Amino acid sequence: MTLARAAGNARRTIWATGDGGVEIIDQTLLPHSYATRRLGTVADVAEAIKVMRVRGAPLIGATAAYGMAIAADADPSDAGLGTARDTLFATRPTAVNLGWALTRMMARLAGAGPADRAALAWAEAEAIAAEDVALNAAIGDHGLALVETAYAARGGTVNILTHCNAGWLATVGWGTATAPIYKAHAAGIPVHVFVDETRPRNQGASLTAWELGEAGVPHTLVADNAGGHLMRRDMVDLCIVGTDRTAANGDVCNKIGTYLKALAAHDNGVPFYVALPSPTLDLSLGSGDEVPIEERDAAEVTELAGRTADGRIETVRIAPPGTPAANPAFDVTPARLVTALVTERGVFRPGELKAVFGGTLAA
Ligand SMILES: CSC[C@@H](O)[C@@H](O)C(=O)COP(=O)(O)O
Repeated sequence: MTLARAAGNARRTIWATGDGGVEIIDQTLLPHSYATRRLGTVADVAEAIKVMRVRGAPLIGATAAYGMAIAADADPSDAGLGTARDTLFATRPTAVNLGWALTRMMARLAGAGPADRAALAWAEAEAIAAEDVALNAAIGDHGLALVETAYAARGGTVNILTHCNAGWLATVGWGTATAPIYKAHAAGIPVHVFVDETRPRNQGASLTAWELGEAGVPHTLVADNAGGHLMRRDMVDLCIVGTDRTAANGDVCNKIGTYLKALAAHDNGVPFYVALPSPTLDLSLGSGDEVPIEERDAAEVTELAGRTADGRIETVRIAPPGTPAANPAFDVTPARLVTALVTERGVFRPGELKAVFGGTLAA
């Protein structure tokens, strides 16, 4: 099935099936095949987040919310919900949307009796998913103005560099970093995207390249190390990335390698934008140094998976047997390297975050 078929689900990456489960796009199979997968138990949901069948901060949050609805169907007691919450919270540590969604679900269900909880939980999960689509659409509208400014300055195709996948696959719909790109493309502004491959899991090569291709947005896949060279050659008008957790001082935690792109952008006077919906803000953290960084399996670094010429999916080793490898999955870009944050409420400097969002978000 292609994106055109997925668009039949209003371009959503997760949807309730109406029979006590949800359907997701299994992102571990992309770009080689598009398949959906049913999640019908809390264990299914936890596994899907952990092995990254669903990934990207907003989608992790929405999936966990549906996981709580599945839990409320099975055992709506306080103990049952508490166990489900703990199981889901333990899946991945860095994206704050996970804890945010679980806290919101628990708060919604706390005041209700067990008999009412399942219906409330499905409605709340649905609200979280629908809100995500709306927040990202608003990010797209605000970010579009930045692309328009770059277009006016360049007088031709706007070249945008992005890292990892902060696209519609990383959210319920639109994407964060890609929302302005999709809106610009739809508005007839010529855009071209440099897609970082994003080792070690290659979310750029396998997911961003796939979804931009499906949407007809011109793009070029580049090795992670190419960004600095492209920026020095004036081949990048702006960078835009997503984030898994942004601290109160505007430090941005995102996929490993983001920091190096921000350094290169700073050195070359290229604007470095970070797109985020407010559930990705963690105003309880004074700085990015406090963000828990996920350490993943070293095999993701020492091995590569791909499709052979005859269509088989194979994993091959690229390092000598027994090579020690480290795999920090995220890094922190200091606020001083971030030109602006593109949010659903507008475009702000990192230092403005607390004033804009502090009154309305739990700190
Ligand atoms: C809108 S998604 C923002 C981030 O979650 C994204 O940039 C990212 O780093 C995803 O990491 P992943 O490890 O694939 O879940």
